[in-house]
Amino acid sequence: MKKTIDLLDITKKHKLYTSTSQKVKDIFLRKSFGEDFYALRGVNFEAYNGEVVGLVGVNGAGKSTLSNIIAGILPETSGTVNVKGDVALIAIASGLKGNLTGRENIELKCLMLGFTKEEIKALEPQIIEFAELGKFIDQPIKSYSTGMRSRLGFAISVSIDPDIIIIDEALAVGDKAFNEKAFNKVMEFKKRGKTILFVSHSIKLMERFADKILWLEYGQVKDYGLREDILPKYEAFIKKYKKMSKAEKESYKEKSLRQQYGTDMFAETSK
Ligand SMILES: Nc1ncnc2c1ncn2[C@@H]1O[C@H](COP(=O)(O)OP(=O)(O)OP(=O)(O)O)[C@@H](O)[C@H]1O
Repeated sequence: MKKTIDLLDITKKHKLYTSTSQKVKDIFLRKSFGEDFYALRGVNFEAYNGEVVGLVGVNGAGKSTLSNIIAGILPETSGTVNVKGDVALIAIASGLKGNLTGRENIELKCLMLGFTKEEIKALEPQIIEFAELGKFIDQPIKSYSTGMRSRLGFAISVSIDPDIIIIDEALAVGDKAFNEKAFNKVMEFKKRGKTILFVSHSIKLMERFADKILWLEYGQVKDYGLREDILPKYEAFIKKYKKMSKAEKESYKEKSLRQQYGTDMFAETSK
């Protein structure tokens, strides 16, 4: 098996400001007035060709941040990203332009990916057919439903035949028939040795799709391994988590972050 994704000690840091003046001071005085927040901290992860890896974790765990870093859309703050091949990210808001028609969006996305006009013309019919948009293909996509946009984003991404494909919740909005077609396409990609990263809150989809599970918790890897080893543990956790009150969830988050940052960090920030 060939390693296609290799992430070493990835950190993504954001600055959190409590006021605009803090941000302005930060930019002009080149000193740090904002508070550091780690969307990812020390993440190590590797994936191989022919694998479907499910990315799970509660809201804010860092799933989209990690997906965007692998796709090259977001720069990491530190660490090493090694990705072999072209990556396509399919997300519900996957960079489609609302004022352009479906057809224009296909052309724009393919041009940005380096396809020639002739190659795009050859690809276009199969994208339109896969997306099942019919005459709507010449309408501005701001008139599309979320499901229609998701179908178009999915169709474009699979037609460009990437080596690594990341699906971020995009299958949660389509209709049943389309999701089945999308599932078959993902399985065909897997057979052809591509790596698929699949982000979802659905345990059912994870059971169906994933070979491995990467469980993130507030920016860190909680667990990574074979689906049959990790998913039951995650499912048991999520059942308990869903029953927690808002205050209990907050206190769970604080406890988890305290373990990561150490108690000193919290003493500093609460001053
Ligand atoms: N630009 C930003 N500035 C500050 N914080 C950010 C920024 N982008 C993301 N975050 C924070 O980073 C953390 C991880 O966010 P991310 O969207 O990656 O989580 P997620 O697991 O995909 O969540 P969800 O399941 O809700 O989509 C969150 O606490 C989020 O608020």
